[in-house]
Amino acid sequence: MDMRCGDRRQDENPVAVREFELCEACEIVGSCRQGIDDLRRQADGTVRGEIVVPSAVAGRAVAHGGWTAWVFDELLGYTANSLRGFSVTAELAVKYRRPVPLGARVVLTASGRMDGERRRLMRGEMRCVDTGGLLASAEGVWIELADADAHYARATARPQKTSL
Ligand SMILES: CCCCCCCC(=O)SCCNC(=O)CCNC(=O)[C@H](O)C(C)(C)COP(=O)(O)OP(=O)(O)OC[C@H]1O[C@@H](n2cnc3c(N)ncnc32)[C@H](O)[C@@H]1OP(=O)(O)O
Repeated sequence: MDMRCGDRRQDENPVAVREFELCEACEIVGSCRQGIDDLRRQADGTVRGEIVVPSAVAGRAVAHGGWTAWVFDELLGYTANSLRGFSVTAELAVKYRRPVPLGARVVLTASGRMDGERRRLMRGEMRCVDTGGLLASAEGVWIELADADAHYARATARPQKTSL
């Protein structure tokens, strides 16, 4: 299969992702800072969105792997938090199948399920919009915070004698 993505540069005016709660910094600007747009839940329960790969994320001619991981962290995080209360990333594993072309529009899909009281098992894919070819996939674990206020208060407190 030809794995090239169409070179569709459509990065202007991304659609705000309002169907899902965004991370704090993205909520301030009103849309996903990575550029994930048109994120919607499908009839089968999966979540689908799209993103144009910004030229600024070039590693060497194609997208940097860290950018791809960040996109999955956002995508799976939005999806995990749509299942129930607020959760954070505990594990994220990315498989890089093909180089992700700069300027290409790619399709993102995500799904997940509860596993016990606080754990959500999440998975996602990034595919070419034109060919449907798989560029990358990810699996991760999100953990619901027992007390989000206490979690962030601890994390942002001035370091004293750490127990780590
Ligand atoms: C909508 C907005 C989306 C975006 C929001 C932003 C999200 C983020 O960027 S999060 C930032 C990156 N992530 C972090 O900073 C998390 C750092 N890690 C932590 O704070 C902790 O390790 C945390 C909260 C994940 C778990 O700590 P804690 O609550 O003490 O867990 P603990 O009580 O030991 O375990 C709770 C449950 O989770 C499970 N668990 C904990 N860690 C893991 C893991 N890595 N993998 C699998 N399961 C785990 C435990 O087994 C336990 O399960 P069970 O209840 O079935 O026994």
